[in-house]
Amino acid sequence: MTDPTPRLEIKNLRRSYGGRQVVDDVSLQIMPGQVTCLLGPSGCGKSTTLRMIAGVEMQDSGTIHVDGKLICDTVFRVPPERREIGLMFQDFALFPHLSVADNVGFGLKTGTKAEKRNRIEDLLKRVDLLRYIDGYPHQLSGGEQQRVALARALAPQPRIMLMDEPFSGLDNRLRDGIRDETLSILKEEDTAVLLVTHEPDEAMRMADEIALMRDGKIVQQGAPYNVYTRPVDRASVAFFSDANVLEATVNGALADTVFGQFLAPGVPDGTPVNIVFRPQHLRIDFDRAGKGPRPTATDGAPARAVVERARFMGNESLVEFVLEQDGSRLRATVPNVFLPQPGAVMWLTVRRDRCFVFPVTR
Ligand SMILES: Nc1ncnc2c1ncn2[C@@H]1O[C@H](COP(=O)(O)OP(=O)(O)OP(=O)(O)O)[C@@H](O)[C@H]1O
Repeated sequence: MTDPTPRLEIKNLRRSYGGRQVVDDVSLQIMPGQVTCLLGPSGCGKSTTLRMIAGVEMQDSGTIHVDGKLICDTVFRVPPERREIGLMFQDFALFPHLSVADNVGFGLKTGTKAEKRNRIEDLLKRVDLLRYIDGYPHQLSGGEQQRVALARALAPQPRIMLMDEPFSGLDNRLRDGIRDETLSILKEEDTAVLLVTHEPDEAMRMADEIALMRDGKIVQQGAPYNVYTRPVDRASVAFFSDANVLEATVNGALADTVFGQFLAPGVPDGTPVNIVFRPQHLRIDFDRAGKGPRPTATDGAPARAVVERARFMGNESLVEFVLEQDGSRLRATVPNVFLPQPGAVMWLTVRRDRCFVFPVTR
C-alpha cells in the first residue's frame, strides 16, 4: 500500500528579509481533516510561513504541494485565488455593507442561485446563526462575527484552511466554545488546517499535531502529548509551562544534584547541564523532626527547603521555595488549596521520570 498523499506538503521553505532568515528550512505535511498548529513566540516566522502557503508572499526557496500537485516553487506559482485555500485571521473583518448571507456567499463562484443559497443556509445552520441570515455584521457580537467569518471561509469548500490567531480577539468565555465548534466543523469538512498561535493552551486544545517553531525553524513536531512530555530542550519546556531548573556538571555520565544523581548518557565529563522539570512534578512533604521522606527510585533524594511565598491560583496553589543547600528557588504547583506560611520548612522531591537533562547551550 502506498502512503496517502498529504493535503498540504511544504518542503524546505525559506524566506529572508534584509539578510535575516525569518523562515529557515521549514517542512510540514498535513493530511485531510488534520489540524496542525504552528506554535511559537512572537516574531518566530509563523505568519510568514502562512503567507507563503496562501501565496501572498513568495518563498526564496522550497516547494508547496496540495494533494500531491505542485502549486509553488521558485519559478512556478499558482496565484492565491486559485489555490483553494481558505483564510481566517483575527482581523479578517466581514464586509460591513453586505448582509450575513452575502458575506458567507462572497467566495461562491459556481452553482445556481438556489444552490448558493442552500450552501449559505447549511453553513449558517452549522455555526448556529441561521436566524441572522438577513442581518448585518454590526448587529452581531464579536463571537458571532467570527462564526460568520468561519462560514465565509468554508463556503467555497477549501482544501486547506489557514488560520492566524483567529480566536485571539475573543474573550475567554466565548473562545473555548467557538474553538471547539470551529474544530468540529473543519473536521466534518475534512479540511486540512494550519493554525498559527503563540498560545500553548490553544495549540494543545486544537491540534492533532504541534510544530514548535523558534527563530524561523521548526524545533520539534509531533502529537501534543509527545511534544509536551518529550521536549527537545529547555526552551521547549519553558514555552509550555513554568520550568524549574537545576544546574550541575556531568561526571561519569551522571549529574549530581540536591535531589540525587541524574543520568546524562553520552554527555562528556565536565559538560554543564540543566535538569529541568515542571512545577507540578515537585512533591512536597512535611518536616518530621528534621527528617524528610526516604529516598526512592522514582523520587530520588529529598531536599530541605523553606517556603518563600504561597499563592492561590484558582484550580491550584503555587508555592515558591528556597532550597536550604544552595539557595536556589523552585516552584511547586499543588491542586486545590495549599498555602503554607512563609518560613515553613518542608521537604521536596521530584519525579525523576519527569525531569529532563539538557546540556547548557550558550
Ligand atoms: N514584509 C516584511 N519585511 C521585513 N520584515 C518582515 C516582514 N514580514 C515579517 N518580517 C519580520 O519577520 C519576522 C517574522 O515575522 P512573522 O510575522 O512571520 O512572525 P510571527 O511568528 O507570525 O509573529 P507574531 O506572532 O508576532 O505575528 C519578524 O521579525 C518580522 O518583523
